[in-house]
Amino acid sequence: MTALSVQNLSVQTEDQRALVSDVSFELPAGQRLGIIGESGSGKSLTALAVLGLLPSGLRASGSIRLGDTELVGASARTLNGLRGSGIAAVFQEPLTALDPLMRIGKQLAWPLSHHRGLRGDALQKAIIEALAAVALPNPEKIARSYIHEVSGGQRQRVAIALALACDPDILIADEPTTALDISVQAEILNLLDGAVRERGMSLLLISHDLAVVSQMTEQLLVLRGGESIEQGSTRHLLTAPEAEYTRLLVNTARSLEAYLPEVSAQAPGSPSGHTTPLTTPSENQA
Ligand SMILES: Nc1ncnc2c1ncn2[C@@H]1O[C@H](COP(=O)(O)OP(=O)(O)OP(=O)(O)O)[C@@H](O)[C@H]1O
Repeated sequence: MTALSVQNLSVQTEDQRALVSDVSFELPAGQRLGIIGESGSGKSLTALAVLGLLPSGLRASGSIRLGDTELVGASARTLNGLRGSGIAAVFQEPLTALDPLMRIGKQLAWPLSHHRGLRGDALQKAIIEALAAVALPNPEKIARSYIHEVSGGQRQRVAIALALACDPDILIADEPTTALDISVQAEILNLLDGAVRERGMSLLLISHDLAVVSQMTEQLLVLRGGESIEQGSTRHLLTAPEAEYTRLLVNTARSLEAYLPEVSAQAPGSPSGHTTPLTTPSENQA
């Protein structure tokens, strides 16, 4: 079953400039699709179009179907109903989704009460469970905190808890680890990986980092200049890319991976370089 079907999606400015052109992809239920491409290639606009959150002045055309519902041209009411339980998102900068003036527990209370009808003690319990589910230490204390009182990695965990609060069918993660320290990146990817697997969600993961998408996704879509360059299984694109641009991305990522140990070897006593190897989920499990 297809969870999300995007056909001939284009995003244009008011003066008809195409920022995304004729992009199509399908995300089967329970599967993971990565969107990769250089800065400005249209990754975020594609995600925002799917979420119905394009900035004012930009217009989507084509078709975006979430199950049986067409999202292009859908009413604000339809889109609001789908956001949260149908589709939820985590962005690069957790503060995008979080309110600096509201305690973390209160921010979680809204989706939990609105979508799941929880009140009173059941709501309090669900808030603590939602924070514990993203491995936040001392969730009771975190619930009472404001967002500036927790670390960057913890903020992203809170943003993930917020996105997961309504058990969405599809999670869109747009550069979820790009703003984080390298040591925290792997923890957040592990958290997303576990959450997607345990809940049977579909994942649309957007990143400029081929190592990140390749270890998290089964299918890849390569964008450049707002156009689809190539798509297929992650394994196939890593081992036998057909488009010259995909080959360039893969070769660059592989040469960086090969270069890091050399740098470490040349600088004895320096901490060993951390790198995410270019593997696919099935290779990780092997
Ligand atoms: N509100 C806007 N108005 C006009 N152009 C925009 C707007 N938002 C984005 N763009 C342009 O659309 C193109 C695609 O942007 P998008 O943010 O989707 O790229 P991206 O692949 O996500 O890049 P990055 O990795 O840097 O976030 C870019 O050229 C960008 O400058």
